[in-house]
Amino acid sequence: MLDKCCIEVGITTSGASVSLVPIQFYKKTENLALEEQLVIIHDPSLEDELLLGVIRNVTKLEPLIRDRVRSPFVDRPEVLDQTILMPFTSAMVRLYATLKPSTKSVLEVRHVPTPGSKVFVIKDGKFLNDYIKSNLPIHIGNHKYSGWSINLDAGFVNQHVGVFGATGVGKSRLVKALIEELVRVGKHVIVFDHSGVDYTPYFRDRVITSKEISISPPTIASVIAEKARLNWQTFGEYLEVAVITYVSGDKRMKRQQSSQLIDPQPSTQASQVVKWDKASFTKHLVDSMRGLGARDSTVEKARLFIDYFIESEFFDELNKRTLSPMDIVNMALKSNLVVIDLSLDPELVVKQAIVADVIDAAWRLVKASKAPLDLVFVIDEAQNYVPENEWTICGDIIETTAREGRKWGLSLIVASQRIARDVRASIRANLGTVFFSRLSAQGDLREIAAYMDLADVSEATLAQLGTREFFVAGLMNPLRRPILIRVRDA
Ligand SMILES: Nc1ncnc2c1ncn2[C@@H]1O[C@H](COP(=O)(O)OP(=O)(O)OP(=O)(O)O)[C@@H](O)[C@H]1O
Repeated sequence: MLDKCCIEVGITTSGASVSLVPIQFYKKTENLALEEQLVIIHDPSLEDELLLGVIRNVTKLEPLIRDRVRSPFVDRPEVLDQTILMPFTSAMVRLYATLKPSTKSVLEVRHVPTPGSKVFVIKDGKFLNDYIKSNLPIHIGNHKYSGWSINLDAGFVNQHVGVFGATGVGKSRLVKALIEELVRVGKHVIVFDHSGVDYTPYFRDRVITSKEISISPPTIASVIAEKARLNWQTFGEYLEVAVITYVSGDKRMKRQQSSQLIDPQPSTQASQVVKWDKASFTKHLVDSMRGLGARDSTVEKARLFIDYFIESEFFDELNKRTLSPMDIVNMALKSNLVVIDLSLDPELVVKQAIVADVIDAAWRLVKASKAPLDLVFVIDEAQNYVPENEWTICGDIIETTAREGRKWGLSLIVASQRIARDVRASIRANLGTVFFSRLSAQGDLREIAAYMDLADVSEATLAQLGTREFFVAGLMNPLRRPILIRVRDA
């Protein structure tokens, strides 16, 4: 097997442990000494065991002109005869697993390879899928060097997924590939497309524009507070009461009574949905606040700020929102995929409100049916929805999903450029799988390492990654430790 798929490149040297094995390369194969190559170590003393690992810390060494040892050649390089030098390449192999050829199975690493064992770089990783299997396999890319199409396990999406990388590295394309694969294996996916350019153009027949989706009264109250810059502590309760009574008919009843005075015809409109309108809502709010005993100055501030900060179109457009968040959830459950194009709602608070209400509808459904749903929410540009140290309308429901969604089959895929700051700590600590590439901030790698085994992947390695190159680490990766993949065409 090794002859067919691998190239012998060197031997192990002394000082190995079960996790790290120093190796040296043969002169003729030094060009294969590349970080993140997959290797097999064959120790003849280990029967029916091959060790699978990854090359890290490739180093060039030379015994005559050594680091930290003064040599006369440094001052007299002209006397240096290149033919007497013996440069060589060494590296560390981070061991990931033991392969058992007789049973085509994978075990943890138990034995330290004997110095002198042969090291093989895997040139064609197809055979690895005979050993490394997943319950619900999906493919979003191949290992950069061996071409191994790693079987990721979609079953672990319910422990949530994070995708992180600097701008332009290909996060959205990776997420797109992930969506396609999840749908292929029967998961139901709702994508919140923040800018309308990352997913909407690719799934045209599954797109709903957010302007069609209604917003629930408590969320409308939050949006009004945010837009009008009315602080929630003082105005939240008044706004909630006013919005709920406005939509639930208190206002409708008043209207009907007054219209009956002019037109005594019995109304057939009793069950009609209330019409939103800035002037009548503001009047209703003022009446309602007065009824609740608010101070004149508080009432006046609410009236003034709503008048100044919220344009009439906001209220007019509430009337056009006819699809309920529950409709969206049901559509996703029936057709497997719904992409919500949020770009026509330019205001962030409204986008957040839609996200909050759709996820909330899914929670209502699981609570009512007491059965898990198998529904995945994709939140790209996560810094707009769950930033650290900043309250957002949808932050709490997303956090609840990260913490408790697993039991109910409610999963998250969050993507953003940064990890810390862009994503609440409680959410990122609940990400079971992380894809990461070149990162835009120092320290972000440490952040991931705090809750995931990164097996010595360094910032220096990340800095060299090109577009579409991502490490996949965590539960969806059957090896659990980072493997460098090149995302497929997406
Ligand atoms: N898997 C892929 N297949 C084809 N092209 C890709 C792939 N990944 C990245 N690209 C190319 O790189 C560009 C940037 O990718 P993408 O928009 O996914 O980056 P991003 O990390 O989401 O960027 P941003 O953070 O700015 O949104 C794409 O427009 C495309 O040209």
